[in-house]
Amino acid sequence: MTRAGFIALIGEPNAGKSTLLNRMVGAKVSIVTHKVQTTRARIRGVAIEGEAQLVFVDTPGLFKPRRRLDRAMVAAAWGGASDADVVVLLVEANRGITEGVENILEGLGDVTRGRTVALAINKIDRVKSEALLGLAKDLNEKFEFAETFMISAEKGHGVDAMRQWLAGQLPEGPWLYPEDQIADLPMRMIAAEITREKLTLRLHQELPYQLTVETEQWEERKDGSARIDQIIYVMRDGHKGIVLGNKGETIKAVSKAAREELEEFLGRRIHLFLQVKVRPNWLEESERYSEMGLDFKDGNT
Ligand SMILES: Nc1nc2c(ncn2[C@@H]2O[C@H](COP(=O)(O)OP(=O)(O)OP(=O)(O)O)[C@@H](O)[C@H]2O)c(=O)[nH]1
Repeated sequence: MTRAGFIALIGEPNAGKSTLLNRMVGAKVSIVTHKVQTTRARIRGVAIEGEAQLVFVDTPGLFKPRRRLDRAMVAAAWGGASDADVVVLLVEANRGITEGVENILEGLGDVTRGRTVALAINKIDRVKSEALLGLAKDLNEKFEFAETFMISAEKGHGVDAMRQWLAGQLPEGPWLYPEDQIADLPMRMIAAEITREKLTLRLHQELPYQLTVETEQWEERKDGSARIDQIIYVMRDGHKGIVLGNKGETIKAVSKAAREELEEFLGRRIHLFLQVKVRPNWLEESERYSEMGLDFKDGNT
């Protein structure tokens, strides 16, 4: 029986989320650059464990928001946590229960209601084992974690056991990604995210709520350039007009801006082709996946 689901890694900045993710996922899908990982892509990687597919979603660092942008980032982080099937809170062994950790623990129950939440005490290579037990006890008194792991993401201690446990927590069901798509997933996803970002910048409030961008095709060309075909899916005919703009000027501007950024990011020439399509009959599931930046292809388009 296959299993698949989303796992959110949360924790204070510097807790070791990226390091753990790279350990969990391995080399196969960790080609996404750090910049993009932390600012854009919400899906950080896909790991396979036995018959389970683990999709890791990213959340920006959780901290006390001061500026408006910070608040938006924190809201996004909590959004990711509440969408996930399993949430893993990373706490630094050497720092213990900081004010930031307290803040996270306070909000944790509200956003993860009904979801499995595990605790991972990271950087255990930096402290003595006696201290660890005390910390684990204190944290478990503050929140009811389904499981507690003591790990060193950097050295790899405890990571395999944690991945196995996570796999067992995911719902039974088909994999979210076909195996052959996993390898180039990050690039396709980043490309889609870039276009989506340009649409957001251009349309502001006009941006249709339900809008997804999917990279349909990625063709490497002999001259070193690449052709990328993307489809912008909207829910209604009216939305299509908004995205196209008067005489197609919106889509043209978006396409130009996205292409330029892609060229800069990939360091080569890109031919970007955008198409707008109406896809009214989404399954509820597909909405969930597309919110998380996942392509959803099941023939229901
Ligand atoms: N000693 C030790 N250092 C670790 C361990 N895991 C991560 N680190 C270090 O901690 C620092 C932060 O790790 P990251 O993985 O970048 O942390 P992050 O949570 O992704 O940070 P943000 O992107 O700021 O949210 C890096 O210098 C890592 O090398 C560990 O198990 N032991």
